[in-house]
Amino acid sequence: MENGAAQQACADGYAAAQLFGQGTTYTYDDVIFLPGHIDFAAHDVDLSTHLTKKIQLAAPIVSSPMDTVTEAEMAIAMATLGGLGFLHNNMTLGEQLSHAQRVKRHVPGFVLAPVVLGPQATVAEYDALRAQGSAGGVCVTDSGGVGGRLVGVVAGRDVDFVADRQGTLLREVMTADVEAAQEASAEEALAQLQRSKRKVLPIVNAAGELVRVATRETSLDERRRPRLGKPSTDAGGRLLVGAAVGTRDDDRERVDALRGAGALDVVILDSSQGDSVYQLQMLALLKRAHPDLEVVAGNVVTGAQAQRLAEAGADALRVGMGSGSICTTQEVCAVGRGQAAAVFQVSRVANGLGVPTIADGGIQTSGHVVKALALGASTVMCGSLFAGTAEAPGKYFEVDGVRVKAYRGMGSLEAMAKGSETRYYSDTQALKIAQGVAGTVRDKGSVRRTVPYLLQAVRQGLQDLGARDLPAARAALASGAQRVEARSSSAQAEGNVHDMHSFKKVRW
Ligand SMILES: NC(=O)C1=CN([C@@H]2O[C@H](COP(=O)(O)OP(=O)(O)OC[C@H]3O[C@@H](n4cnc5c(N)ncnc54)[C@H](O)[C@@H]3O)[C@@H](O)[C@H]2O)C=CC1
Ligand SMILES: O=c1[nH]c(=O)c2[nH+]cn([C@@H]3O[C@H](COP(=O)(O)O)[C@@H](O)[C@H]3O)c2[nH]1
Ligand SMILES: [K+]
Repeated sequence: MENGAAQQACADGYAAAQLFGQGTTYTYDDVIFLPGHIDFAAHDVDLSTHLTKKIQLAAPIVSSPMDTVTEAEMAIAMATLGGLGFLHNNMTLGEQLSHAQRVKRHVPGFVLAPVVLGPQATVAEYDALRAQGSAGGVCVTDSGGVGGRLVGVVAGRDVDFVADRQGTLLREVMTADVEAAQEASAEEALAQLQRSKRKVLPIVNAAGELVRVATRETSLDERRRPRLGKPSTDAGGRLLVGAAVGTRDDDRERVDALRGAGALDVVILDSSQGDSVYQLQMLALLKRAHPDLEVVAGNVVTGAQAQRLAEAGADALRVGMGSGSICTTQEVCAVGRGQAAAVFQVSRVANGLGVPTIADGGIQTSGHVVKALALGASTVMCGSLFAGTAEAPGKYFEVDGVRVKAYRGMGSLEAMAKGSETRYYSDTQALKIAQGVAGTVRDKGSVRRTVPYLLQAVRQGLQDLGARDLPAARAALASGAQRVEARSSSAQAEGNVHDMHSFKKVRW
């Protein structure tokens, strides 16, 4: 028998279209993929993808526009890792703009938010910074901030023996003869720090003004970081940044302002139900006003919703209704879909129209990422996976001895109270209905550590499927060559750890 015919005779399992066409809605955990043939190494799997029609990413992962997930620091980390962060919009336009500009100004390998003081600051002020853990070597500029003329650097040894901490000014103790570099790259900065054996290297422009700061710590950190592929950057080499907006009149002004400042590459029309006249109108207006801006519409979970928004010009579709860890939409509104079914059905239609999809919500493991991508999504969007990381907004605190950060739905009463109530609380609507919960998640460390491991696990999953890259996975799905099955509840139990007296799940 020929190879193809032999394969056909042995084929079992179902094509995805068969499985998802039977009247049951399926979540990621409800389905399992049958393995394919491997003729390449896991590290050869190429995860590069399209976020939107025009934007390509090296890593198929983005952070959710939620006020406990994505502000500047997360967006910087995600873009540096080859993904992208979407700034939330539960803040004023001025705040959102300032976060977007911070992302655009950041150069990977340098200090995220350098601590800078003025020459008139006291040693006591320096001490206060050191107590917060943020000082080592502090740059001193005439303005007391980045952009001012560099006049000195203060380190521990300059102030260790100062008795009058309140009365001594930094200009009296700082090292004024500073070794600085002019517009150095991250590699050049590291080399210079190595040569000089110093801890801090200020980077200045031709006028001697402080532009950014390299430290031994951040430079080494950058070098130790596993290489994932290239950071996500625009034509000018600046990190890519996205932002969420609503569909009200003032949201158009938000987009105009962000775009006008050159601080917006892609915008998400943020809604639980994107198949509305509001989104169609907003899409049309934005496409007319900013033809080069990539616009993500959604959320959607059906082929019909996808078709309407794709035909209206959406550059990508965000998929998911009620699947998020903090979502109560399905419970409150009785509308939504199992996330595996939603990703498959929306991607089938959207991909056919040349529109990439973003699988949003419900991602708990690397296996869920593999499933989302193998079901046709081009990227995954994560909230809970990234909440509780060092880069997420908010401070850590302790609950029953566990270090946690807050994580909440954007439709929770708490988040609405902060400012998003206009979306739920239109003029005629007097009652607020929560569609999400507020709570905490454990400290998860840095996304800079989590994401590389997560993506390596995804590469291994795609290798098991026999898919060298995402287009190959999508082609196998569309042709029916990729076989899939539903898991009974005992199959799910069997697929998890069982019959152990005790164990610790260490993922990486
Ligand atoms: N993915 C999901 O399953 C869910 C996500 N969420 C998140 O919660 C947040 C809020 O979501 P939504 O409540 O769906 O926000 P939304 O802004 O789309 O809708 C809020 C209310 O305002 C109405 N509305 C929107 N634009 C309007 C306009 N121009 N004129 C008049 N009325 C208008 C909508 O029809 C709706 O009743 C988002 O961050 C969303 O991502 C909330 C629930 C579910
Ligand atoms: O029903 C909801 N009520 C909410 O208050 C809410 N807030 C966010 N989201 C959606 O959940 C996604 C994040 O989900 P995960 O934590 O599972 O990654 C996000 O990306 C959103 O799509 C909400 N859904
Ligand atoms: K849920």
